[in-house]
Amino acid sequence: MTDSLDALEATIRARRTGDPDTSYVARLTHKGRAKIAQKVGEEATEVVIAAVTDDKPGMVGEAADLLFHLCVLLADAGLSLDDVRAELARREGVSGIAEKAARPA
Ligand SMILES: N=c1c2ncn([C@@H]3O[C@H](COP(=O)(O)OP(=O)(O)OP(=O)(O)O)[C@@H](O)[C@H]3O)c2ncn1[C@@H]1O[C@H](COP(=O)(O)O)[C@@H](O)[C@H]1O
Repeated sequence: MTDSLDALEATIRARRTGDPDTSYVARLTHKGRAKIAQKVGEEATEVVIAAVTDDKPGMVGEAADLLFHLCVLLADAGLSLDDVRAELARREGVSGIAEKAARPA
């Protein structure tokens, strides 16, 4: 089943090499990895600001911006949402508390 993130990922892959005059994905990709990563950081900060001010509609909008820019960054690195899903599946059932306690000193 294709969800909205899968559809977004497919669109981003298709637009990466598009026309920077008409495609934001192409324009941002053209600016390079560092600029894409900077946008992810900015959008994450905006999620944090919305969260601490309890701006729920803002959180939804900023979270969408963050996920979108994260997908652009993953695509630029040749990574996919399935790579992230696989890592989350690997962690499934492993408590974060137990995992941290088992880390080498
Ligand atoms: N989901 C999004 C999406 N979310 C946010 N944005 C854009 O992300 C940009 C973020 O705005 P900012 O002001 O933070 O960034 P900026 O204008 O680059 O400013 P600077 O940081 O460079 O100064 C805006 O232009 C938003 O419109 C998105 N642009 C595209 N998509 C999806 O990607 C698809 C392909 O888009 P295009 O590549 O533009 O065809 C679209 O159909 C959508 O599904």
